[in-house]
Amino acid sequence: MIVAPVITIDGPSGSGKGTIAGLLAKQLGWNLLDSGALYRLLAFAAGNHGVDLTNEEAMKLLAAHLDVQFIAAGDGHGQRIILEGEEVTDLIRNEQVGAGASQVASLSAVREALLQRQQAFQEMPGLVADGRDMGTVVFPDAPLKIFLTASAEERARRRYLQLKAKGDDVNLASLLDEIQARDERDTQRAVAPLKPAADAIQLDSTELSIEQVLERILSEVANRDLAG
Ligand SMILES: Nc1ncnc2c1ncn2[C@@H]1O[C@H](COP(=O)(O)OP(=O)(O)O)[C@@H](O)[C@H]1O
Ligand SMILES: Nc1ccn([C@H]2C[C@H](O)[C@@H](COP(=O)(O)OP(=O)(O)O)O2)c(=O)n1
Repeated sequence: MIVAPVITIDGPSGSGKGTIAGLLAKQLGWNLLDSGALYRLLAFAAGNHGVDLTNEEAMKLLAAHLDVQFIAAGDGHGQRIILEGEEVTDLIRNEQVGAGASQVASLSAVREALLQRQQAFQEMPGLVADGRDMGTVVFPDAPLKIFLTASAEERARRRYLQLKAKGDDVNLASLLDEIQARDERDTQRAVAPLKPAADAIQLDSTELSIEQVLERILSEVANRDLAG
């Protein structure tokens, strides 16, 4: 059986994972898994259903039955996300939902319930998967693993510009605090913490443009002859 190749992109909030994963998947014509969106959706759904984020049993059930569809956007950029029939693409992209996602992501029963759902995205001709544990837990055999970082200040600055462009009322200092709190929780948790896989290529994007990061990764794809 031919196994579809996977490129994993892990790293902290604002390092550029989602942007790079989307561009890479588009360029290669591969499938895309935004694993963080699953944790965000779960936190959002918990809010809708009045479920306490710390209630592991209830969150596990919600994770197992999460009714979500990812639909490739018509312009080839990104994807639309539908939760229980309602479009939530933009609604899940704020720091409040991000913090809730980070909280539910520390529950091992939740991670277990989402594991197979994530692995099912590995289909031909290939998959680009971004998150925190793509290279360490979900796709440990991936032939190319990237660990993307940037300084916390640069990541907060990027998030600030991104949210401001969306029209959100944001504050740079509190975004930096929130990003650092999320880094702390994601790296310190007992289960599947954010850390580079032993065989990951570490890429610091603080001083790099999106195009430069993409170029570096594409050269690794070519080195490994992954794109066929
Ligand atoms: N290398 C880069 N240089 C400058 N801005 C970047 C870079 N990578 C991503 N960005 C911008 O930073 C913001 C956050 O990127 P995103 O892909 O959402 O990060 P993540 O998925 O890691 O949280 C986006 O607005 C994106 O356009
Ligand atoms: N594979 C993953 C993806 C996300 N998470 C958790 C931890 C993160 O703080 C939240 C939100 O992830 P997401 O990638 O959407 O967040 P950022 O875009 O990096 O800000 O979910 C995780 O534990 N494992």
